[in-house]
Amino acid sequence: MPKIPKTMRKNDDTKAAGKKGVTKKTARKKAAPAAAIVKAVPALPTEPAATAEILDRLFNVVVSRKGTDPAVSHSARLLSRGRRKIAQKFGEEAVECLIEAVAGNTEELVGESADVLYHLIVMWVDAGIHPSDVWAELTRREGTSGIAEKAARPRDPLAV
Ligand SMILES: N=c1c2ncn([C@@H]3O[C@H](COP(=O)(O)OP(=O)(O)OP(=O)(O)O)[C@@H](O)[C@H]3O)c2ncn1[C@@H]1O[C@H](COP(=O)(O)O)[C@@H](O)[C@H]1O
Repeated sequence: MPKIPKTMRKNDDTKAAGKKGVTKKTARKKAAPAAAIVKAVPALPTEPAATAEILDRLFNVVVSRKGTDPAVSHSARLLSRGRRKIAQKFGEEAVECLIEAVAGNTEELVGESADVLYHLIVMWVDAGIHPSDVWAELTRREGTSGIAEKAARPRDPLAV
């Protein structure tokens, strides 16, 4: 068990002893055990947080796989097979995703969504698109309802 510094022990005793009817002796008994004090220190994160920032990290990984050994990297293999194959794989994953959505399979939908995002990123890498281009477009659209956007579109004069 790690040693608790003397000053820390003293402070705990003093705080508890400050309460009415608590002697220094009972306060020492009531003071938090050393293990509890140690546990109260928040642990340093060992893994990155599961947030949308993974998309930027994944993009960088896929970029770094470009031109590497297709036998070792799935991204390298996909990129070496060309745009049509990449687009086809993205389409397949999107269809699998919508099948799970329609079937109401929530857990499977999560997995298929991750497949879609991975294959979309491979498609961006192949097409020379940076995620920040897409984030900028989403930010530009932020706050504008699709209903309002559609209504503001110029009308086709030939439409009946
Ligand atoms: N997120 C993914 C990810 N999602 C799905 N996949 C792979 O995508 C493949 C899809 O399987 P399919 O059988 O549908 O595809 P396929 O083998 O091309 O099949 P064919 O159409 O050719 O028959 C599987 O091998 C999955 O493991 C992924 N492969 C990699 N990543 C990420 O990409 C990073 C880099 O991976 P590598 O490029 O392999 O080093 C990894 O660390 C991961 O973070």
